[in-house]
Amino acid sequence: MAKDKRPKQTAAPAPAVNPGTPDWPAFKPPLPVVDLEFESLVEDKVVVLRSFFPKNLCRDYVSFLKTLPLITTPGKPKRGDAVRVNDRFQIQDARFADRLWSETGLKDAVLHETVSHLWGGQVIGLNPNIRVYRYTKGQFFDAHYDDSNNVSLSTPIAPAPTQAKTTWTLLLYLTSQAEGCMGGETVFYPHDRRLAREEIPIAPETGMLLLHKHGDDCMLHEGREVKAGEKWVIRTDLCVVRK
Ligand SMILES: O=C(O)CCC(=O)C(=O)O
Ligand SMILES: [Fe+2]
Repeated sequence: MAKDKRPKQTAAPAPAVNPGTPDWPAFKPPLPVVDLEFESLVEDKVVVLRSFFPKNLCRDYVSFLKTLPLITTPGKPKRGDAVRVNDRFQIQDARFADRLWSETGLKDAVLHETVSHLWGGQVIGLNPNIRVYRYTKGQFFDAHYDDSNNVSLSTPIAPAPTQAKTTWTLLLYLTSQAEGCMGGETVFYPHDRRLAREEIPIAPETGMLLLHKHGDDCMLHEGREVKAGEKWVIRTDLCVVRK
């Protein structure tokens, strides 16, 4: 058979970094800096890792995040959406999601046998949809539920996209009272009503990572008004294989 002399059709290599992708600071010092063991705040619904980011890394991140083009949300939400008044930056960044997952100790902590039953399936990484929030004085996120979303995940280890869904919200607090941020608690309402006597307020702690269950089992929650200073949060989600 005659050899095909036509040049091979080779696809242009995908850009290593999408245009507009932030040049996120390195995780310095190398993470983790503490033993990462989840502490349960609400049984099977809310867990935290304190000091997930050390303070100086939070400071480096906040300085960097300030340079991003944050957009202040319009006051009037789309129908069905919660009122959210904050400054926000959003990017699809699979590489950063993967760094946060596998270069910080988070992956090992999440997959540890003591907690692996919580996540609603086999966790394969974090949602590439990365959101950065800054709340200044007077800003807040009104009470709402977080939805589960379908995502297609490719990781350096499994480059073929895997169909996944989000099951838990991840919030990483970069500031707290220690930096002059007053208020801004994330408040959970376990009985679907906003009663003061039932509320579970969680004050931001610099470097604390919080995970809460979302989708059908999501608790009603809000980001309470910031009274002074700035609350900075990075938000993504845990993703499990979709069956
Ligand atoms: O900022 C907070 O404390 C809550 C954020 C939140 O509820 C969300 O991102 O869905
Ligand atoms: Fe939420």
